[in-house]
Order: sequence, then structure tokens, then C-alpha cells
Amino acid sequence: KKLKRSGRLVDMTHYLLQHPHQLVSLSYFSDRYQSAKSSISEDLTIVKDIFESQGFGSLLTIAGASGGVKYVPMVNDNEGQAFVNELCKKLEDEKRLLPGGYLYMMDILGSPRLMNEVGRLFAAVFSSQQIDAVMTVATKGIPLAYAIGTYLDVPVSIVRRDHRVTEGSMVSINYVSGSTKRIQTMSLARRSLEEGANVLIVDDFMKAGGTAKGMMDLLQEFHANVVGIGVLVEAEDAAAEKRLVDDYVSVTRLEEVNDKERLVKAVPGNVLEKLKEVKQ
Ligand SMILES: O=P(O)(O)OC[C@H]1C[C@H](OP(=O)(O)OP(=O)(O)O)[C@H](O)[C@@H]1O
Repeated sequence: KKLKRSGRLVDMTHYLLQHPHQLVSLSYFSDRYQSAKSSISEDLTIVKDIFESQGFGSLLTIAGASGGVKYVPMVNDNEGQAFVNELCKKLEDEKRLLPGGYLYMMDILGSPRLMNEVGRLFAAVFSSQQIDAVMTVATKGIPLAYAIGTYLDVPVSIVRRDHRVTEGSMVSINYVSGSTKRIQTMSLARRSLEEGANVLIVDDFMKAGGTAKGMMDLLQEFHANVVGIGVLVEAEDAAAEKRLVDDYVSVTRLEEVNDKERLVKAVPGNVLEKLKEVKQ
């Protein structure tokens, strides 16, 4: 049954939301709806105006024969602020306190809704960068990496801290995880990344930054480019004079973690400033 404009707009929006960062040609839509390209262009202008005025996405129009439109997920500033505040409140629960200034995070990392929101937020912050893959280290960074990869429509590369024959030939580096001051090894299967790939490094937690630094060193071995670093929680680590990495995006920052007084203070990280920058 041929859809009228209102029906096309609903179906088109659903299709675009399901295919973030994918170029969809005008002819795809004109075939799908049996409508003229001029009508489809008008439809897309309506969708674009609402996406952008509501702030939850932009519709890039790529001109030319192989042109079309691409839905780029964005996050409305107020929604971003509300979400970061919700996360801070969740973190400020003294029942999360673990020895060594760590927090129990698995309820947050295990929440598909929260991971989905974080994925959208990081994808919005890095939406204008050329990214070929998201990289994280097992284990707790994995849910975050998939959420971000979904919205950027890019694959995830999982770094391990052990070595398995089931991954074939691997590249390994040694690093000091600031938290443990122990020399550790991280490895990545050679098949996992193309030479020169543009990679976004993500992790759930950054303390001294040794893990993130380790992934940067690993990417050097692949002659890959680090596009950026994103973490869900950054902890103050007095031990590290200066973080081993200095340019990263954090959703939340632990201002205080006090075992004795059973106190956790979490504040927004720099993600919202970065979100505003990307919209300028
Ligand atoms: O900034 P750093 O001082 O290096 O610490 C951040 C590391 C430590 C912790 O991982 P673990 O809990 O050790 O390992 P897993 O993610 O497998 O639970 C966290 O997930 C980061 O990867």
C-alpha cells in the first residue's frame, strides 16, 4: 500500500534511526515509497529540521550521484546534562566502595539502558571524527565499547590481558596499570585492526591512566591513529603526578572516594563541554 507523506515520514525516521552513520541514497527511499525524488527530498527536509531543532540528531546530505543522507546521532544539551547528573547520583552510593579507591560498577555496566545512553553520548561527542574502530580492554570496558560502536556503526576491538591461541597471532605490549603498579601485558590479535586504522579508545574507569596509555602504545604497534579516549568514570589518582595520558573525555569524575567516612562524591566530567564544542 502506497504511503502518504505522514506515513513516509514515520517509516523514514524509523529506518534512519536504525541505520546511524550509514549513507542512504534518495533512490533507496523513492523505490521504498514509490515516490518521486523531489517528494523524498521534501520529506527529508522535514525530518532534518525536527532532528536538528530537537537536538537528537543531524541529517547530513551528501550531494551527487552516489549521494544521499546520513543520520548522525546527537544528544540534546539538557538531556545530556540530566543523564550525567543521573550517573553521578548513582555513583554516590557508599555501598559501591571497594578497597583501593575502586567502585563497584557492574550494575551500571550491566544496564542496557544506561550503556545505550552513554553510547549515544560518546558517539555524539566524536560524531565529526573519522573513526574506523572502537578499542577497549577486557572486561568492564566491553559493554561501553559495543554501545558506542552501535551508534558510530563501527566494529569493536577487544584487547586482552592474557594470550589465547583462539585469537591467532597477537601483538603484545607491557604496561603499568597505575592502579596496581604492576607490570602487566595486553595483547591484540593481528587480525583485529588494519594498519593505519583510526581508533577511539574507551574504558569504564580511568585511575592513573596506565591502561589507556597501554592501549595507545599497542596502537603504535599497529601504526594506527588514536582519534580520542573516552572513559565513563575518571578517578582522582593522587599517586600519579600527571595522568599518563592527558587528552581524554570523561562522563563523570570522582571528586572524593573516602573509605573511612564511607563517602563518594561524583561530579560531571568534561563530556558536556566536549558535546557543546562539537555543535559549534
Ligand atoms: O587507569 P588505570 O590505573 O590503568 O586503571 C583503570 C583500569 C583498571 C580497571 O580494570 P580491571 O578492573 O583491572 O579489569 P577488568 O576491566 O577486566 O575488570 C578498569 O576497568 C580499567 O581498565
